[in-house]
Order: sequence, then structure tokens, then C-alpha cells
Amino acid sequence: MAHRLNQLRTSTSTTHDQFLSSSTTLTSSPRTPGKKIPKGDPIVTGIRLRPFLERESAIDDTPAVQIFENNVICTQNSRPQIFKFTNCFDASSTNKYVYDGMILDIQLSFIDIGYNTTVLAYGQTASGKSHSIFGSPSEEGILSLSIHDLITMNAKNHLKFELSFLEIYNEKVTDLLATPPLSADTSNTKSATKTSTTSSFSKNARTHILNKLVPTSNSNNTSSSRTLEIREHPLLGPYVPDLKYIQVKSKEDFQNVLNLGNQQRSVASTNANQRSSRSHAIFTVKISRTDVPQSTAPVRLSFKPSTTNSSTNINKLATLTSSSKKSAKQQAQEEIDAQAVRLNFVDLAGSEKSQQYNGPQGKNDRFAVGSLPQTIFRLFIILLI
Ligand SMILES: Nc1ncnc2c1ncn2[C@@H]1O[C@H](COP(=O)(O)OP(=O)(O)OP(=O)(O)O)[C@@H](O)[C@H]1O
Repeated sequence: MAHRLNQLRTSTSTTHDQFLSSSTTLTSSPRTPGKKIPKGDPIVTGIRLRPFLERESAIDDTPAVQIFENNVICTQNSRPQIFKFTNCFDASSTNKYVYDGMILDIQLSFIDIGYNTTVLAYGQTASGKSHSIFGSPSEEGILSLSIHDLITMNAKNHLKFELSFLEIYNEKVTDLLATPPLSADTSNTKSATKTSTTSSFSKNARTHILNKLVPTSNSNNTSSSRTLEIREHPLLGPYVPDLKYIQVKSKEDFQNVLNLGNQQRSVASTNANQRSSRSHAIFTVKISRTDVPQSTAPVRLSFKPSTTNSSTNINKLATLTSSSKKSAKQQAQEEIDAQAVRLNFVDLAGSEKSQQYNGPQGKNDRFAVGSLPQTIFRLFIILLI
């Protein structure tokens, strides 16, 4: 893991503060200890220049960098500096172009062989990280393009998609899909609508979404329950207990989850812009098969449906593991989790300009660059599970 952390740091630091651009990194990690990483670099880096904003071009619209093939040439200094990336995208590139050119194929092949994969956007404030990952009202983001493809390719419903969305801010991990505290007048509705945290939910209304997200009996519905810890699991490694996963079956489901998470993210802050600029957001898609005996590891997550009997699931595993000290169902769920593949999308906090935020109100904010390593460390622990 340390090696991979170093790789990530090396990979991302090459772009640090160099350009008015965001960098997208795609990494994969084996989900089974000892499983070999496929040939080739498990980290692919891309750099994307964004167009000048109006306020910027009003001052000076001379580009400070140029793209030549897979190189970015920084022309600001008297001696030009050259940085090489796996992919370079100029300011005319759309999110779709970046997704098709850099992410689609690798993402699918890693999922197919059962590797966790992470798309990580890194760059200075306002370089376009959120725009790339989450998109804008006029342009779909990489996350949405990716999930739409996954759902479309799962026409036979043999894969199950569950989503989680968390934020790390001020060294705290917050579940953006957890239910916020309900007012007293809605508490009756709450107890009447208890449901599984992974149950699929359908359309529209925020109330309906929230009802579906009411925690199960083993978690409290308080604001503090939204702040999570990172723990070590004997089978799965580091994990975030009680992080909510919501199953989605359609693009509309996905959009609802994304809207809910974004809403919680901005509600959580008195100054949404500042907070979102300074927090890391991780959107995870957990993918597992529904149509193969989960006890026969390793299982490929191929987009081709299995020809084997599709009825085996938790209950079958429960029989197989009934002699265990743990409840059979619990162990079965763990085994299924162990065979799931995770696809993470990370919108990192802006990597600089902390001084400007560390004014009188900001000086106690432990997210400032001085403490960035701890925050990043938490982030990578979560990603590498
Ligand atoms: N490729 C692009 N095309 C058009 N507009 C863009 C593009 N990339 C970014 N922008 C615009 O630039 C501004 C800053 O982008 P964005 O919020 O995504 O930056 P960020 O890197 O996430 O910033 P922060 O670290 O502060 O959260 C936004 O107004 C966004 O709409």
C-alpha cells in the first residue's frame, strides 16, 4: 500500500501548481490480496486545460501552457518546462471526449478482471476538477457518463450497482447520503418507513428519497451519525462502517442519489463554495454479480451474464458458512462484499491558495495545506480498500 501511495503522490505531484488546469488520474488496485496487477502502468495520468473564464480573459488571455502530443509545455518561464502525461486534452475538449479518450476502456477492462479503480481529479482551485467529475447543467460529467454506460451495459441485470458518497472536510469523514436529522413531526413517518440501506429507490420527491434512506436499526439517526470513522476489517481491510450504499437500477436512480449527495454537501456548509473547494468528495460505485455462486472466488465481473444457475446468493452462502462463529448471514455478506469491485470518483480539494482562506476566520481550519497530508492519507486509505 505504501508503494501505491508513493506512486499516487509522484503521479499527482508532477502537475502541482503548474497549470491552470486539472489533472485526472486513473488508478487500479487489486481487491484480493496477492492478486497480480496486470502488465502496464496501473496509473494513467491525463492533463486537461480548461477555457479561460470571462474574468480571466478580461485581464489577459495569453495561454501560459501549450499542448504538443502527450506533452504540456509551460512557456511562462524564460526556459520552457515540459511535462509528459499519458493523455493531454486542450481547452476545447469536452467531458465526453476526456471520458472516451482516457477512462472508458480502462475502466471496463479493470472492472472485468476485478480490480478496484479510481478516477481522481487533482489541481489548483478553479482548475475544473468538479466540472470534470460532476459536470455542469449543460454538460454531463465523467461520473455520470461512466454510470450511464455501466447501467446500459447491464441490460440483463446480472450486475448490482450500489452507490456511496462521502466527503472529507476538516479531517472528518461525512456520509453525504445519510439522512439528516428529521424534525419531530416527521418522526412517526420515519419509524413507519424503515428499510434496508441498500434497497433500490425510485423517482422524484426528496421526501421519498429521504424516507428510503432512513437508517436501519443498527445506526442512529442523529447528525453525529453522519460523521464516520475509518476502521480495519479482518477480511476487507480498512473500511468506513455504516457508510450508506444505495442500490440503483436506472439512470434516474443514479441522478437522484447524486442530487441528494450534492444537496447534503451544500446544506452542510454555511459557505458552500468555500467548503466544496476545500473538501474531498468520493463517489463510489460498488459492483457485484447477482447471477453466480458467490462462494466460488474469484469471480469475474464480466458484462457477459453467467451461464450458471443464477439462484445462488446470500442464502446459499449462509448454508455453506453455518458452522462459523459469526452469523452465517453476516459472513455471507462479507464474502459477497469481498468479491465486489469498487469504482471511485474523487474530486480532490483545490491544492493551493490555502493562505487566502486562512484569514482570521479560517485560521483554525485544519484542512489548511499544513494538515493536507493527514487528510489525503485518510482519503487514500478509503480508496485503497
Ligand atoms: N472544461 C470547462 N469548460 C467550461 N467551463 C469550465 C471547464 N472547467 C471548469 N469550468 C468552469 O470553471 C469554474 C471552476 O471550475 P470547478 O468548480 O470545476 O473548479 P475546481 O477545480 O473544482 O475548483 P475547487 O478546487 O475550488 O473546487 C467553474 O465556473 C466551471 O464551470
